[in-house]
Amino acid sequence: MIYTVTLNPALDYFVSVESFKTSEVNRSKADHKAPGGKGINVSRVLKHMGQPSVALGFIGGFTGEYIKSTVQQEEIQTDFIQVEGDTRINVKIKSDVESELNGVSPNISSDNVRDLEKKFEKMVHGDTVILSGSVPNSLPPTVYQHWTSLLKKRGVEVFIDTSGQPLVEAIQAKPTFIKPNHHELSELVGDSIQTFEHAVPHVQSLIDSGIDYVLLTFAGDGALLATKEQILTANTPNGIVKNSIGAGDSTVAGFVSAQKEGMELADAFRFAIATGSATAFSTGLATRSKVESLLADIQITAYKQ
Ligand SMILES: Nc1ncnc2c1ncn2[C@@H]1O[C@H](COP(=O)(O)OP(=O)(O)OP(=O)(O)O)[C@@H](O)[C@H]1O
Ligand SMILES: O=P(O)(O)OC[C@@]1(O)O[C@H](CO)[C@@H](O)[C@@H]1O
Repeated sequence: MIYTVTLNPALDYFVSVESFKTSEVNRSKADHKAPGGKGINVSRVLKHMGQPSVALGFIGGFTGEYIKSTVQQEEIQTDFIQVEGDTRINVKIKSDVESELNGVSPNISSDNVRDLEKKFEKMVHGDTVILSGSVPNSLPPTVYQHWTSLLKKRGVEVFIDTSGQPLVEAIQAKPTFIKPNHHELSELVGDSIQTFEHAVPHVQSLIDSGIDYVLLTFAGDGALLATKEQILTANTPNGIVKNSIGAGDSTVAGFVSAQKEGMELADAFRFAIATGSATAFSTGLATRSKVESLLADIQITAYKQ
């Protein structure tokens, strides 16, 4: 089974504003809500790709209820832990540029953590766990590292999509897969990564440390996938970007989905990039037909040192 873990879900509130101005009353011309948080997005895109998953994580209050009921209506299995306090609301403003205001997590107690860890104890070889998004302030930044070690000992594949200190800590436990964007890699290695050439030595040392897959994305400027055996690069297809929120989560879902379908590495990489771009080119999250329409526009090439 595939499990997604969202420690810090969110009700995403999207507003479109003609020309957003600070220090003024701005009125939106359109808005909509969606259940969010990185792992939840991964579960939703997996569902669109035809892959079942179980969404785990912490939810609370009316916002938590909204997330749970919406995700369940989409026929995604959930096994959330109920916490005190309300799940945050993240505001996504689309104007001349995209701006985001992400809220803080409600408090997560040690009992809440124990309840989640009990669920990990039932996971077995062949399962995949995707640990995605920010870590609430009430938890240590080492949680992903701790759970990666614990899950790997159980034979579970661990995919991590996070940033900052939780990513620094998590890579010590050698997860199966990480998906930094070039800004996150730059922060991780203390260097400003702008090109594939510049990224390769850093990506190579992550692979040498024992991570199986590093998928590095550069938004609309391509991506690079490294394993112990090979380094591949991809272009991103051209299109009109309608919403880049959740594009990275879609890339992760695309890769996992392709692997579960048994695709070869290059095809799985192409599928992952198509899924990320399908979300970027849509108002909601990627659909399977949109992904398939983009596959032919993505060329995968072996990287030459
Ligand atoms: N301008 C774009 N054109 C085409 N595809 C895009 C564009 N921006 C993002 N994507 C798609 O989304 C994927 C992830 O983008 P990005 O590198 O911005 O990751 P991210 O920062 O994790 O994403 P997110 O915006 O969800 O946080 C890219 O690999 C690509 O497939
Ligand atoms: O604050 P975090 O956990 O880093 O990111 C949360 C978030 O911005 O990520 C998703 C898009 O990737 C959104 O659904 C959600 O609001």
